[in-house]
Amino acid sequence: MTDEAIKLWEPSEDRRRATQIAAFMDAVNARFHTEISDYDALWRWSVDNREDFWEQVWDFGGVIGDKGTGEGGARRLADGDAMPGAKFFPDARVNFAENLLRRDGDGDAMVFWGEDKVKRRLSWAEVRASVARLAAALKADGVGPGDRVAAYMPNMPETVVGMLAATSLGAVWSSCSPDFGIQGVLDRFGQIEPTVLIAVEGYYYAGKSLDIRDKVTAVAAQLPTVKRVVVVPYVNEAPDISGIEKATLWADYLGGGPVPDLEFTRMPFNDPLYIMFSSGTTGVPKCIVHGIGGTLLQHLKEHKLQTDVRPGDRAFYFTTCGWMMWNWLVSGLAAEATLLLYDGSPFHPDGNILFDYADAEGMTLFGTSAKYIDALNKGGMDPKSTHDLSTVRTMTSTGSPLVPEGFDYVYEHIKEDIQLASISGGTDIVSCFVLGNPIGPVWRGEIQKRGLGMAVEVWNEAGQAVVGEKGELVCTKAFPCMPIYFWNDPDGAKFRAAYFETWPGVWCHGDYVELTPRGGMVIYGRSDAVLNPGGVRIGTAEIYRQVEQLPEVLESLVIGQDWQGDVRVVLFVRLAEGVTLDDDLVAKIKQRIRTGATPRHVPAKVLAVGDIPRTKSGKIVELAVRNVVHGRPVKNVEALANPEALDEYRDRVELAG
Ligand SMILES: CC(=O)CC(=O)O
Repeated sequence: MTDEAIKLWEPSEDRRRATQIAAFMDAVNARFHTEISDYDALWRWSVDNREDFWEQVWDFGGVIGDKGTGEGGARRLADGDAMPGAKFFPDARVNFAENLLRRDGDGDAMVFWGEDKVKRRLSWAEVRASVARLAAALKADGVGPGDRVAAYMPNMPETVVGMLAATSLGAVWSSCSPDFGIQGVLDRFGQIEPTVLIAVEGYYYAGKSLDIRDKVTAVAAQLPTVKRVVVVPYVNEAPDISGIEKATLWADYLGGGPVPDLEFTRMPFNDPLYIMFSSGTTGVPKCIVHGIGGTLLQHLKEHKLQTDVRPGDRAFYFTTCGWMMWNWLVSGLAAEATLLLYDGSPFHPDGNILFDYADAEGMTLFGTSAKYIDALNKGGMDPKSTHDLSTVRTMTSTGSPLVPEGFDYVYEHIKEDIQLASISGGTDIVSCFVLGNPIGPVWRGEIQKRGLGMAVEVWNEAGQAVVGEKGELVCTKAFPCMPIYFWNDPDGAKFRAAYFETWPGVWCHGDYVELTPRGGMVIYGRSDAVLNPGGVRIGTAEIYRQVEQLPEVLESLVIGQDWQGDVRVVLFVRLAEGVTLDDDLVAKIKQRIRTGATPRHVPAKVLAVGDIPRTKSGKIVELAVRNVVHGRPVKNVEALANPEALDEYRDRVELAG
């Protein structure tokens, strides 16, 4: 970091004392006779004493289950030095849904807003009853431990109920959002062979209703393992589903009469829970399988200790169920929080809806993306003056690095007294490597801390740990939420190739980052997108950070183009309405980059585009653009939200000379 460290926020002493991480620290000190009094000491203890730490998370998180009784007590970690290969709690048995459904009664378990069209709430008792009914129906259809239940669903209560019902039986859950095309769904679910498919008939986006019955029909017809398609009416109360093979409406499937007993099949801790998919722009998506106990422990830790989600809190994340933040959010039930679900455009109808939701429902955690914060900033929104937001204690941001100016915006225009936690990890670990610390300061432009129990370091090319220098984000010790394996990868070759090829026995995440002297992290972009002009490594976010501060530029994407035996930096910009890319603007962009970064960062070419291609979870796809520019094929365009945007990058005359 070239900037001087600026402290933007710090919790008051009262707030610090009231956090769950403070209570956890007290519990550790009492049990292990330690004298830990700050985050860094707790982190050090957690990575040096992984067995004690993760067992303490189990106990503090009130995990319902059986730790198992190996020789000499419950085994907490077997083959702890093997990565991959280590197994946490190898004899334990747990049920995921049992841990999420620990509450009952009239209080809200979930609130749902489908843009401005639908508002609903479900109590804990209602959710338990629906889960019991659906689980009984799934069981009657033969669904049992290890079987896959797949969902082609919006982020709505029935999706959560579906996951809870499936996992109550020990089945494995996988989901895609309804904006996926037929091929995108088949590329994913075709590999994992689900027994039951749950789907909506339509959904809302940006004020429009979209009918997806044709897509569901085509998907169902091409998934031969699917015995039943359960259709959830969303846009229409009673949709005609006669065209969909093996289809039953949700209410008919759940049935009436007395609610069956809710039963939970306890499964081995390291059995599969979720199958997630890599974004897949480099081939058919990889099917990343996450374990039951590892996901549960990690999410309990991240919610309770790193995000301070408390019983009775009201937790929100802007996500679809095609992104891992959906799985992360839903685990908030285990922390006894109410889930505030939202589906649709975050800007419909007037840009305020998420803040309206926060005020109407007493939101305590406002989870969003850096892109959303940037868009609010560019749009001149000032929620601080239009909304109360007094209940919101924490805001989290992910998806791409949050730039320092994004931090400023949150404190100046959203709320002053808020823990702003930029967080990062991803689908590979269904959680975070680096994230929030509720008892410490927020420094401008920095992710607060490395996650507890995560032996994260930054390594230079020689494999040495460095601080204050850019390098690769690695994790040097096994952790419970590593994937248990990849689907259809019997010898583990794909799994090892994905994370352990650079340094055997060390997880290399593929993020180009810097650990600061304060123990914070700055992310400069994906390692495989690093630009290398003249052999100098430049993270793409270093350029975005500069250029996207200009009011003329809404968004940008940068790549390295192979050129005359070297690499030249090519910057694509999406401009604000009415702005054209003339020589003056190009000069202004270059000047901003030169002064804000270095002359080496200045692009050789700056080109205007109408759109920036992105995945369905909103990540810009630098590698796909790099392939298009070099005339190479782009694999699996189905993973993109706007594949047509790639056309503009093909055969650009400006890049031929
Ligand atoms: C936590 C994350 O890292 C989420 C993401 O960006 O995919």
